[in-house]
Amino acid sequence: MEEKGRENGVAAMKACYRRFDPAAYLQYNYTPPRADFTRKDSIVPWKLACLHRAFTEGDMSGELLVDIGSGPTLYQVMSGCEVFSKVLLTDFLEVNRQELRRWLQDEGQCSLDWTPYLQHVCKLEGRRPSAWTEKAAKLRQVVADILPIDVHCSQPLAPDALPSAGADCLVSCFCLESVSPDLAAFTRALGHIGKLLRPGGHLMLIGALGESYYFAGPGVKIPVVPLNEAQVCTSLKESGYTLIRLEVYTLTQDMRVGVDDVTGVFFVKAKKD
Ligand SMILES: Nc1ncnc2c1ncn2[C@@H]1O[C@@H](CSCCNC[C@@H]2Cc3ccc([N+](=O)[O-])cc3CN2)[C@@H](O)[C@H]1O
Repeated sequence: MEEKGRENGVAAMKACYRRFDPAAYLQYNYTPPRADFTRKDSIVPWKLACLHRAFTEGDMSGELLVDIGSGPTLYQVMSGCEVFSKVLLTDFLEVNRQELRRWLQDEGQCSLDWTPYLQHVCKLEGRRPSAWTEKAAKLRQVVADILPIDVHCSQPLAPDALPSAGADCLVSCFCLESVSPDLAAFTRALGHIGKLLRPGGHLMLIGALGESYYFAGPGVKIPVVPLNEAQVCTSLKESGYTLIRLEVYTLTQDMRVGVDDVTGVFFVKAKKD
């Protein structure tokens, strides 16, 4: 009976994602005020600073970085692309993989202009903002593929997607808690993606705290399992990770723009045991 319940919960969640609208989602979360590069307290600059520090503090090794549940966004690999020689993007939906492909193949008609993001990360790296064109070229050079993924499968990627040793680093942003019907499913998914990572490899995990729903388009309301910091730490430990650092951003009133009920954002850097 329990197994049937799990399958129903995951199937219901997958049905929600059939109406996911990448352009609306990007508009809701990746434009001002949540992505305002003129403000120190905006969420996206905070996320980019966490990722920049985590990728450049000298403990990274290896070649392969895999982004789990990329969605239609690229910001999460803009620091990692300077550290790893090969990056794989992944998502459950073809519409998101198409959005990523359009930018990577420089075909135009992208739903969001990533230039301010590239310029901001260049600034974090001590480079002049005009180096964003080199960073864009670097990103296009290191991204080797954009693969389908399902974190509810014990083997989330196709069998031959990764080398047998696994990835050297994983990054995943706002995915697991938004695709899991409950905390147990979130923890299981964390375990599934952990199997893609070599022992000693790092996981960078960004996610929502206290979020019970978000809009992925007009009238497209998707349920989210509300997490607190303690649950995130317990799930990491149960899934075979050692926590290196947890940072939390608490949303100010003006960052609450009606597209979700998220109260905070966590950043985790962890290592696979
Ligand atoms: N089974 C699956 N396996 C893997 N990926 C899957 C699966 N199902 C769906 N997906 C894939 O995962 C999805 C990832 S986007 C999930 C959105 N998360 C919630 C949203 C994000 C957000 C962003 C920014 C801020 N902020 O404060 O700045 C707050 C928030 C909170 N609201 C989507 O790409 C889907 O395509």
